[in-house]
Amino acid sequence: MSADDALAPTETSLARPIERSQDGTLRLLDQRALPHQERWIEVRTAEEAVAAIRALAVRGAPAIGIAAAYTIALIAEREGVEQARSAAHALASARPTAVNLGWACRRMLARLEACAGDGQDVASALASEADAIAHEQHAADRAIATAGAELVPPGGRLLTICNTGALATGAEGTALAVALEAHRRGRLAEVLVLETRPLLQGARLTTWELARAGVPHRLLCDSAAATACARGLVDCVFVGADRIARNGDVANKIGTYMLAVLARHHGIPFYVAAPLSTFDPATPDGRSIPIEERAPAEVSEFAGQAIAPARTKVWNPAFDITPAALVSAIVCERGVLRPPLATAIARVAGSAERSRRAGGAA
Ligand SMILES: CSC[C@@H](O)[C@@H](O)C(=O)COP(=O)(O)O
Repeated sequence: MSADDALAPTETSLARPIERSQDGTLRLLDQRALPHQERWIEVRTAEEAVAAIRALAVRGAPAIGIAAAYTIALIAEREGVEQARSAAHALASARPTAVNLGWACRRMLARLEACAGDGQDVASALASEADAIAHEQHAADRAIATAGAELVPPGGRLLTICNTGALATGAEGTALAVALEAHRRGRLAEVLVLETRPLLQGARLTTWELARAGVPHRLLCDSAAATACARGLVDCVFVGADRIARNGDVANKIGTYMLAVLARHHGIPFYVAAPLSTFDPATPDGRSIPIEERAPAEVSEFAGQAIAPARTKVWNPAFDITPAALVSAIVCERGVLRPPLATAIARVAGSAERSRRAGGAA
């Protein structure tokens, strides 16, 4: 068995949202069409990749970083070094909150500059770098699943929001990989899936992944979360992250903060599962994390139909900040980080910072 085989997901039920075709084109499973249609889109240019990331055809913090990395490699192969350099800059700012995107682009740029300076074959070096980022995500997801499953009490009911599965990382997932692993070990009773307004990543994607994996689950509207906690239906909350600041504040899908407050009120552990590429030691706290605000129509319309009077003003932040004080633990590939989170993060962030420095500045 090769090293790659050892890292590959063993479950054939796992979705593979990012593929490269023989001609080098990047293929993305269009997550906007799920669960009704498994439709693929082809990406040939940086503009197409930026548009796919912004439209959430590919989404989830690690997955958009990997899609960007493969796009940069593709552009280097097809259009040359200068175009790959400008693609990296354009892709880095396609969405602002998930730090994995900028991290992956900086890492690709650093490899590009190092190879260009040495007169090496930049295109093949960038293809290997993109593969390395994807393979590291497999290893991180496996480690997170293993460590996180231990936190699920036997017979546990796990509440989650958004989609943090294979679709969101290109590997096994983070919080959802914990649920899958707990199920494999026979210690999970069910997953309670929040629908995740307004784009329904929970209702459309997480249920789709859990059904494929044969994991028992029920779908709840977001506003049922408090009642689920009050009725004793939730033993632990597991969520993903788009960025974790130096002090342990966590940016994740809008609605996550609400769950952390609920969990604290009801004495339920609130866990965040994320790879080190989601840690941002350069950002001191949650107030410094840029929060993406998306189109009003995502809230004022449903499936293309207006649900609010014309000209209703809308506020549509895509993410929120959960203060570190509400987080019971963060599960990463280095294990379970317990409070005080700032201290625990400083301990593991050395390695995150080293790989970040290896990535240079975009
Ligand atoms: C492992 S994915 C972690 C996060 O990226 C996820 O929880 C999330 O908030 C995704 O938001 P999205 O807007 O769907 O990209």
